[in-house]
Parts: sequence; structure tokens; C-alpha cells
Amino acid sequence: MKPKIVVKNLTKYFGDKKVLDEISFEVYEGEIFGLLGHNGAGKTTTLRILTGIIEEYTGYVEINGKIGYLPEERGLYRDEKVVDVLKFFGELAGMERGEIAKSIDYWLNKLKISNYKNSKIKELSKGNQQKVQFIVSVIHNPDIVILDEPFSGLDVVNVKLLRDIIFELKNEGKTVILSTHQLEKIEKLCDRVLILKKGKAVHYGKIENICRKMAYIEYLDNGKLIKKEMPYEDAILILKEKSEDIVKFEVRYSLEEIFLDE
Ligand SMILES: Nc1ncnc2c1ncn2[C@@H]1O[C@H](COP(=O)(O)OP(=O)(O)OP(=O)(O)O)[C@@H](O)[C@H]1O
Repeated sequence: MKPKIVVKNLTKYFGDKKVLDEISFEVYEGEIFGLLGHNGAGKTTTLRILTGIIEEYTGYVEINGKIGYLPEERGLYRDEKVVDVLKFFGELAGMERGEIAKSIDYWLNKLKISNYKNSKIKELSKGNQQKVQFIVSVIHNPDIVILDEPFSGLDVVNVKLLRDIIFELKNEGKTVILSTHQLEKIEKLCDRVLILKKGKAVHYGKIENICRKMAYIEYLDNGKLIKKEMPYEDAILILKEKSEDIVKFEVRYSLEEIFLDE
């Protein structure tokens, strides 16, 4: 199947500064793809190139589908009503009126903010404003959804809500690319990831292939509760030796380690 996104040898300078250095990756239909890296690694620049906001670069970029985009810098018309803002973006995307109205109700309900349909943006909490902004990125039923730091500013409940929605998008066959510097948010979410470090791609692939397999284990040692994260192979030995004293055993893929290593 033709990839939804193909990027080859993408290089970008801002002035003399090289912020992307020969980045290559592909994103396939129906996958959740994570762009990871510390602040300044080049995630936002990559996403802005994919969405066409940045037009000057060298390398090859191919996009096969309709894009929806949640930018990192949020900002909606504060004095406007939620419904009017969403209508505006629906029209901008070339949707028909009836279609827009249906999509607005569907998404407000899904994000549990139907009550705020007629509120002004400025009357909403930051998290709810962010949900409206998310709706802007999906209102026109795009097949590629690009989310720049989608979880920042959301509380635990809403992080879960958004994760569930991202999984649903995937199950509908949509392609999702998201960026984050918060590793714990994506370890179980992304099918594959690209890890950027100072503009270079340092890892690319399935999390389980690029991370070390670890285990978190809690066990009783002479009545004392021991809690440890350790390499999976070591944990298996303890699991065998102390099978009766194990309180908890979880397999983890430590992306954190990769980040610290680099
Ligand atoms: N318009 C610009 N002009 C000059 N330099 C820029 C511009 N946009 C980004 N940069 C620089 O490019 C580098 C990569 O920035 P980018 O925003 O892509 O990183 P990021 O991984 O998204 O980080 P963050 O999580 O902090 O947004 C940084 O050093 C940044 O200062």
C-alpha cells in the first residue's frame, strides 16, 4: 500500500542554523506515528513542513491525503462563540453547511463539551479551549491528522479522553502523527516512532524494537516490599526464584533510557 507520507532527506536551515538534518521516514495508513524529542529537536518544524506552512526546505516530501492540523501554538478567536469558530473552520475547509452542523455536534459531544456550544471561547477553561482547537483539526474529516503536542495542558481525564479518540481515529483507518516531548504519554499509543535529537533522526521504528525491554517488579524479600525496574531478563530470574512473593510484574519498554543515553 502507498504510504500516506513519504519524507526523504529532509533538511531545513533557519539562517545558518541547520534544524533538520537529512530526516527520512514514512507513515502508513491507519497507524499512529510519534515524533519524539526534547525541546528544540525539530518536531514542530517537521510538522510545519508536512502541513505546507514552511515551504522552504530541501529534500522530498510526499503527502497522500487530506490533512487536519493541531498547531503547537494554540489560539482561537477569543470573543467568538465555539459554534461560530467551528463553522468558520468548516467553511474554510470547503464543507457544506449541513455537513458542518452535523460534524460540530458529533465532535462537541465526543469531547464532552456540548454544553459550551454557544459560549465564547474566552469563557472556556484552557483544556476546553484546547478541545475546541482539536475539533478544528478533525472537523473536515481528514484522513491524516497531525497533532503537535496534543496532550500539553490537558488533565489526566482529558489525556485519556484524547488518547481514546486517537485510537478511534486509527480504527477508522485514519493516519495520526503526533509530536511530544512527554514520553510516558505515547509509549503505549504509537505504532512506530521517529526520535529526533538536535535535528537528526536517532531512532526510527517500532517502540519494542528500539527500546530495551524492561520489567517493573514488586516482591517481598524477608517481609520487606522491594520495588524495582530492571532489565527484563533479570526480572524473569526473580520471577522464577520468588514466584510466591511477587506482588506485581509489569513489562515496560524504556524509551526514557534512549532519551537519556543520547
Ligand atoms: N522561525 C524560526 N526561526 C528561527 N529558528 C527557528 C524557527 N522555528 C524554529 N527554530 C529553531 O529550530 C529548532 C527546532 O525547533 P522546533 O520548534 O522544530 O523544535 P521542537 O522539537 O518542536 O521543540 P519544542 O518542543 O520546543 O517546540 C530550534 O532550535 C528553534 O529555535
